[in-house]
Amino acid sequence: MIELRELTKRYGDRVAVDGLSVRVQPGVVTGFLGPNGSGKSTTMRMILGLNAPDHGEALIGGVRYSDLNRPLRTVGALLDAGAFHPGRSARAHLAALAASNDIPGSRVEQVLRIVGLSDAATRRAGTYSLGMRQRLGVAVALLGDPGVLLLDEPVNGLDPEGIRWIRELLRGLAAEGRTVFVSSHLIAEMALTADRLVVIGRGRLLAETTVAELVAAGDDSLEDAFFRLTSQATDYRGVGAS
Ligand SMILES: Nc1ncnc2c1ncn2[C@@H]1O[C@H](COP(=O)(O)OP(=O)(O)OP(=O)(O)O)[C@@H](O)[C@H]1O
Repeated sequence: MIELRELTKRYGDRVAVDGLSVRVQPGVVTGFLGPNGSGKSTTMRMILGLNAPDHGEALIGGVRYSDLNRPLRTVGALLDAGAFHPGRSARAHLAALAASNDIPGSRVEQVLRIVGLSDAATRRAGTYSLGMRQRLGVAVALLGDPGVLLLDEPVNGLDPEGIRWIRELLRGLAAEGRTVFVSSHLIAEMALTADRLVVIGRGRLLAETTVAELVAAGDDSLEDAFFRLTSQATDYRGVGAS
């Protein structure tokens, strides 16, 4: 489980994340929705100890990321699909990570198979398409067989096959009892992928509910529900969008 307690982050006089308290449960896919700049990435970075909160805390299984013994074995993350050494092969990249995290080398071949990169494993990551880089990022997240997965916009730039692949993978990982927390701009995609939703606007919690309950609240679609919830929480919406 991921637990956020009054999580708060300021950049100068702008509050990026504002007293966010949420529990993300295991066994289901939880979608993390919010307009651009609402604080999703900042929240994920704080969960992963990459940004320090100004107030509150983020706990993974009751423990802060910085206090985890073997972080890759507890939580896997996909934040930036481009972040690989372009001259290294996928296999070399995964093998180096496994070695430095006490993960058996045999796990490298397993995750390559799971993400469908076995045949391309010796190619330099710099030659990979966006979809292949995304798959390599997922392989890194799965390397330690973690019980908690955090993915920031995993379907960005993917083709329909890649989107379906991510959707089925995430649902399968949740069905195994893992905690899966995934941010996205694609509301229709979240309707297909997520069981629960956390919606934020200007860093604040707007809704924490199931997809079914949110749509049942009198809206025609999840998209309508999203616009209703976030209508007061963006700085930039034009007249045609709500
Ligand atoms: N390093 C930083 N320095 C200053 N301001 C920042 C920094 N990182 C984020 N912000 C600001 O914090 C707010 C939240 O940004 P964040 O990237 O977390 O939102 P987001 O919901 O992930 O947005 P998007 O959907 O566009 O990716 C924004 O106003 C952003 O400009």
